[in-house]
Amino acid sequence: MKIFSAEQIYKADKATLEKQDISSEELMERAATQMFNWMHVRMQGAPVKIHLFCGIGNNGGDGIALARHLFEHGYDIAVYVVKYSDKRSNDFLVNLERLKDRKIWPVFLDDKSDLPNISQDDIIVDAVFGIGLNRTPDDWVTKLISHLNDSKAFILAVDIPSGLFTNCVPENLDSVIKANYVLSFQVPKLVFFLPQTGVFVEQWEVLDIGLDSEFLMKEETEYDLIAKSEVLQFYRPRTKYSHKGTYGHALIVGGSYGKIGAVTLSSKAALKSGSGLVTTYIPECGYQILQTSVPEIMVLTNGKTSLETIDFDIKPTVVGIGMGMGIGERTAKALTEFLKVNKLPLVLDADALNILSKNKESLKYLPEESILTPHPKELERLIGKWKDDFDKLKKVKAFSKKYKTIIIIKGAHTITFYQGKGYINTTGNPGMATAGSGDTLTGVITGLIAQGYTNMQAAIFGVYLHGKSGDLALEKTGYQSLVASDIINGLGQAFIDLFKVPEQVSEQQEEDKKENVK
Ligand SMILES: NC(=O)C1=CN([C@@H]2O[C@H](COP(=O)(O)OP(=O)(O)OC[C@H]3O[C@@H](n4cnc5c(N)ncnc54)[C@H](OP(=O)(O)O)[C@@H]3O)[C@@H](O)[C@H]2O)[C@@H](O)CC1
Ligand SMILES: Nc1ncnc2c1ncn2[C@@H]1O[C@H](COP(=O)(O)OP(=O)(O)O)[C@@H](O)[C@H]1O
Ligand SMILES: [K+]
Repeated sequence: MKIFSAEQIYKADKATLEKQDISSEELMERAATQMFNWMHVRMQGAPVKIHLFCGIGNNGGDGIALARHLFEHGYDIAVYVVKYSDKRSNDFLVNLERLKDRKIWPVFLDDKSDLPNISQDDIIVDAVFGIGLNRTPDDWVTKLISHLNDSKAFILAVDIPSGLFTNCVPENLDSVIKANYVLSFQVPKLVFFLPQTGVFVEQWEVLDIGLDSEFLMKEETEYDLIAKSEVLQFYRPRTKYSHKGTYGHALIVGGSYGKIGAVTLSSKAALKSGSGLVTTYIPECGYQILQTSVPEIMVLTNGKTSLETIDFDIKPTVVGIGMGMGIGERTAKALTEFLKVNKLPLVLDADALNILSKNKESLKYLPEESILTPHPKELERLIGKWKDDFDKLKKVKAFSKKYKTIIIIKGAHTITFYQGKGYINTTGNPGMATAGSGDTLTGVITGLIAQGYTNMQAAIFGVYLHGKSGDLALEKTGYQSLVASDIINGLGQAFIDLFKVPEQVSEQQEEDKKENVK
């Protein structure tokens, strides 16, 4: 699914009005009707007080139109107009008149008004600001927003939580609505998926308001959201007369005394994601551990307790390198010397990244489309400190362009970056914030490249599968007991799940499942 910028959404809006020959007020009515249906199906006329806080732009107009539908179906509503500006959008005014025609008189709030009473059992509809927010709200609006957040009432945000910008992180986080649920028109917004702003969106769902499909299809976006339908197209079926040689040979390099587990996890993950053969290149101290714990894997050794050189006679398809490797002088030198001569596709993780961060000149030896999989701290070592999430994305984009690498920014909603475009993952859960889960990801991606997936496909698909496997494992383990080995063991189910009944876009169901686990 594409993630459009605010400018693109306004363009889509315009294209829709022209192509479908409808007025903007009709489009607003579609949006309001969709929201009403969404609420009505769930509330079934329940006598809960619904407070609708509406701005004076089109987001406010959506809220006012929704209020009319709720009133007509007998809901107990209170409507407030938040007068943060003297301007009024036309469609807001049209809908305000319609509301007044029905003898509903909103409470007009300004900097002198008292804060309204809200009980924690009420529902708040947040239609104060939408994607048109372009400056920090006034102090009194911030106070109102904090008051709504403090009320503990369920907050349903229209399009985007008020106070969130679409292209930067707000300076004052008190000015942002903490939405329990966001009904986002047609497309999700990038800020739903970034750590600093995503926390304001507990759950979200897209409402189809019939924006021009041709425009949506043709328009290129800087970010895509990756779910099952996006990765299914990459899937490479196995053929009847294939043999293990058909599925490549993954070489996993790393490990040091006390950190043989890291390479063990990566190697096993490479195997379990379908690599025909897997060899692990480790110091001698890991030999028995590897051979005993994963008999399917071949082992090469070098150095006693850490790697001293990296050279081998075998001809692997791809190399995954760095897990538990250490950053000792000899090992660092071994990595640099290896990079100078290496021509194989690379997946670099952990200490390989830490060594490169200290020897940035060695980055030039990376083959094009090498995959780097840093966690936040490793990323900071590579690209330097960032001011906020948007600054981070800018820096990653520049880095990935400069070195022609694929960078996977790991975390909740892992983002894979290449050639200026970001692919945002939708699978995974906080249970995966556990030792070794990153090592597992490196193994999965390396295993996919071994089988013939392109580096980009392997990165995007690998991140998806890894997260999906974590989600499936979660159902049996709960958050706290999920460990990296559970992710490896769940990989089979993650592949099988690809061909289960199509996802009925179930962010909601997925969230419910995770809720049940809590
Ligand atoms: N295609 C779609 O998806 C559809 C979208 N629709 C809806 O439209 C919404 C966008 O509406 P919108 O453009 O009118 O902007 P909105 O967010 O209501 O802000 C209003 C104005 O406030 C101003 N302003 C900004 N910041 C401010 C501040 N801090 N303090 C004070 N004032 C401030 C600024 O005006 P300015 O003063 O800068 O001229 C701004 O224009 C969208 O989120 C969705 O709900 C649907 O109706 C149907 C189809
Ligand atoms: N809150 C979270 N939600 C989803 N995925 C997560 C979350 N926290 C961590 N992960 C995933 O777990 C992995 C952690 O990687 P990393 O920190 O490198 O672990 P390690 O170094 O222990 O192997 C990444 O793939 C990351 O995306
Ligand atoms: K809003």
